Formats: sequence, structure tokens, C-alpha cells
Amino acid sequence: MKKYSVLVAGGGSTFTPGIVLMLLDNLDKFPIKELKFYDNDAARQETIGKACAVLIKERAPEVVFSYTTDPREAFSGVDFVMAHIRVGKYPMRELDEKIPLKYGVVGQETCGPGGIAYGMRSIGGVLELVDYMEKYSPNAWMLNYSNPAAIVAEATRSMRPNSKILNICDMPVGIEVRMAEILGLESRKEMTVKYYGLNHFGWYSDIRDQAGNDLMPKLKEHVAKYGYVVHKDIDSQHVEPSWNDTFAKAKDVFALDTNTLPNTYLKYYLFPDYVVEHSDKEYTRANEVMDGREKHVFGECRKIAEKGSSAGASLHIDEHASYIVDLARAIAYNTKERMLLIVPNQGSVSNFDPTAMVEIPCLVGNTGPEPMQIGKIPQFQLGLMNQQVAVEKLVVEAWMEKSYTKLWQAITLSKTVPSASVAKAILDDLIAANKDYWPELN
Ligand SMILES: NC(=O)c1ccc[n+]([C@@H]2O[C@H](COP(=O)([O-])OP(=O)(O)OC[C@H]3O[C@@H](n4cnc5c(N)ncnc54)[C@H](O)[C@@H]3O)[C@@H](O)[C@H]2O)c1
Ligand SMILES: O=P(O)(O)OC[C@H]1O[C@H](O[C@H]2[C@H](O)[C@@H](O)[C@@H](O)O[C@@H]2CO)[C@H](O)[C@@H](O)[C@@H]1O
Ligand SMILES: [Mn+2]
Repeated sequence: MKKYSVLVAGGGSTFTPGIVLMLLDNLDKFPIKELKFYDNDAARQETIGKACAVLIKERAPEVVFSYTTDPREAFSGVDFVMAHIRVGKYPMRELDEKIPLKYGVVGQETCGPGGIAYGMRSIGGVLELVDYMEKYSPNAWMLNYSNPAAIVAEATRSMRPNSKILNICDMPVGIEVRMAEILGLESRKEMTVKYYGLNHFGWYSDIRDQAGNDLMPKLKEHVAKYGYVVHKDIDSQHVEPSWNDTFAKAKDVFALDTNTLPNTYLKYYLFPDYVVEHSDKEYTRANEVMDGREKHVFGECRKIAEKGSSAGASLHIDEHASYIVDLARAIAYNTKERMLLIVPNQGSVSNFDPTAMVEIPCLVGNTGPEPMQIGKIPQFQLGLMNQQVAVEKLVVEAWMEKSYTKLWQAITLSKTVPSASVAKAILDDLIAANKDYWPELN
């Protein structure tokens, strides 16, 4: 089996150790000869890098490991770039969430004005990664899960149409793991799903087992009562309360269209008033993550580096992230695995904009994704998607043209925002907060 060279871009991410452990656990399926990290924050990456050096030495010393902030060193000689950068890091996420909330509007990482602000920061960062990859390793593939994936995907479609970048999201994986538990299946891979939408904005229309039996009725019965909460007691003890609320709220989202099963993120668009009422304007998800995941991961990494051993450390394999190995394997070994990817529509959803980036099942092989035909979608989903895709396209146009008006239009058009005047007030605050990251708007 050929061994591959992998670069993790965003080496300082809180997700990096879990992904490294997952890659090390899958070396039999996806052999790696070299693993490198790249980040533009040397100190942040070093903490994660020093700990990962220990993990790799313990588990797979044959894998050559390094980390760097030098693009040439990082991007030369690689086969895959796994990209998960967060331009502006958590302090900017906190502002994305808190500024809209000040105006009574949903404050969320990837949805509404917060997602738009994050998109305006991410576009330049991800394009830079694509350009480094094409310069130093022109045959490599980028597996991108940097958010907001919908806006990033539209930006690369529009500005780097021939680049080998595949955009993917783990939310459907997370939902499908829960569905498999509801159904009593060993693995989500025992289900074949039909799904369509935009990233963080989609619906399952059909789910079957390997024999072709319809699994939707049993799932609908559960979701109508409990949303995607699986074991009420276990979930409320082990899943963070804010995520548990999101899984539970899927019950109300489902009630709006009982022919499909929804992505959890639709709650932000369909129940924005509920979301705002249940938000703490002073302490948002960014604060939870900084006080929780970030402190934990960086604390554990420091301990591992100091001791030179991971014995007793509580960093775990991110099993959930095995979809990244599946995607890399699909390209490397032409497995033709069926996966949900964010790809140009080009008629797959036949009554929807062919230039939109849609999240749909694709067969993935060594030439990339072959999107599956979805056909016509119902009026409810079509109406919502037309509005949301216009938001995403306007953000990318605003970034390219440095247009204040287009960004104002984008925020106004978001279903989470009540009026153009509220949109303008939020935009003006976001411009001030993002002056180091956004292009200057005219
Ligand atoms: N697609 C998905 O479903 C999915 C799932 C989980 C996380 N994510 C995304 O993964 C990313 C990382 O998340 P996190 O919470 O671990 O964030 P994080 O802030 O811990 O890590 C991001 C890293 O990116 C680095 N970075 C920022 N801008 C950069 C640039 N221009 N070049 C190189 N490095 C840069 C930062 O220094 C930081 O170390 C985010 O975009 C997040 O939204 C996506
Ligand atoms: O608020 P965060 O930073 O914890 O999560 C934001 C990300 O949420 C989704 O990924 C989730 C996943 O779906 C969930 O089941 C759990 O396992 O954790 C993942 C990461 O936290 C979403 O798909 C991402 O795009 C978000 O960045
Ligand atoms: Mn996602």
C-alpha cells in the first residue's frame, strides 16, 4: 500500500490531537509516511505540536512528523491537506455571536450575521491555503472543513473553480450516528441516506438499510417525540447542554415538514426567536468552548509535552472524524464510497440554481466526487434554500467587490434578521470588530 504525506492546516486547532489520534488508529486503512502541521500562530501550534510529537513517537514512530509556520516547508511534497483553520480564533467567534445578540438577533458561529462575519474572514485564509497547495504540491487534494463551509465552498467555486478542494461537514455524521443508535444499528454505515440542502441547511428525504427497507418511519416516530436526543438520561449527563438543546429542538423543526428529517442547524433559521430567548448575551457558545474544549485540550497537551508521555492523559481519538479518513481513502484508493459533500449543484437538485454549492450524496473516487441526482425538491425547502443561497452568494460577491451594499443586502436577506435597519446596525458593529480581517468595504 502506498504511504501518503498529509498536512494538517490549522495545526493549532482544538480538533488536531483527536484527528491525529484517529489517523494513527487508521494507519492500516490509510498509511501515512509523513505528517506535518501548518498554522500562522506559532505559539498556539507549538503546544499542540509538542504533544502530538509524543503521541506519534509512542504509537507510530515510523511516521515522520514536523510543524511549521513556513508555507513552503509545509505545503511541499504533500498528497493531502486537511484544512481546519479558524481565522480570528475564538475571540472573534465570541464577537460574531455577541454582536447580533445585542440587537436581539441569533448569534451563531456559522448561521446568520455571525456566520456571515466569519465567512468574510475565512475566504481570504482558505484561498491562501489553496494557493500554497497549488504552488508547492499541485497534485494534492485539500479536504476542507474550515467554516463557514457554505461560504468557503461558494468562494472557492467562484474564485478557484479548478482547485482540488473538497468541502465536507461533520454535522450529518453526528446526526447519523444518533440515527443508527435510535435504530439499534452497529454503524451509521448500515444506512443509505438521501439528503439535500446547503451546508448546515439540509434535509434527509430517504433512509434505508442495506436490504432496502425504509427506516424513516421508525426514525420519525423517535424524532417527533425526542428530536435527536437518543438516551434522555445519558445525553443530558454527557452531552454539553447547549448541544443537547439543539438535538432536542430538532423535534420542532421536524414538525414543520414530517416528510423529511432535518439538519439540526435549521433551528436557527426556523426558530430564531426561541434561540435568542434561550441565549445568554454575556456568555455564548464561544465562551463555553474557550472554558471547556480549548482549556482541556491545551492543558492536556502541555502535560503530555512536559512528561514526554501520554500515560494518564485524557485526549481521545475523535472517532467521529473518521469521515476524514474515509474521504482521503476514497480519493487515494478510488473506493467510490458514498458520502455527503458540498459540491456545485449542476442540475442534481433539478429545480434549484445550478451554480449553488449544495450538500448532497456523492460517490467519491480518485478523480473526485460524482454527485448523485436528487431531482425536484418541495416548495418549502426550495423557498428556504433560494433565500439562503442568495445570502451566501452575496457575501462572496461583497468580499470580491469590497461592497458594503452587498454585505448589507446579505445580512438583510438572512432569515434570522428582522429588518434592513437592524441589519445595518449589526453590519456597522461587525465592520468595526473585523477591521483587521475583512477587506475595507466601499
Ligand atoms: N466542517 C465541520 O463540520 C467542522 C467541524 C468541526 C470544526 N470545524 C471547523 O474547524 C476549524 C477549527 O476549529 P477549532 O474550534 O479547533 O478552532 P481553533 O481556533 O482551535 O483552531 C484553528 C487554528 O487555525 C489557525 N489559523 C487561523 N487562521 C489561519 C490562517 N490564515 N492560516 C493558518 N492557520 C490559521 C489558528 O491559529 C488556530 O490554531 C473551524 O473553522 C471550525 O469551524 C468544522
Ligand atoms: O460549538 P462547537 O465548536 O463545539 O461546534 C461547532 C461545530 O459543530 C458541528 O460539529 C460538531 C458535531 O456535529 C457534533 O456532533 C459534535 O460531535 O461536535 C462537532 C464539533 O464540535 C458542525 O458540523 C461544525 O461545522 C461546527 O464547527
Ligand atoms: Mn459543519
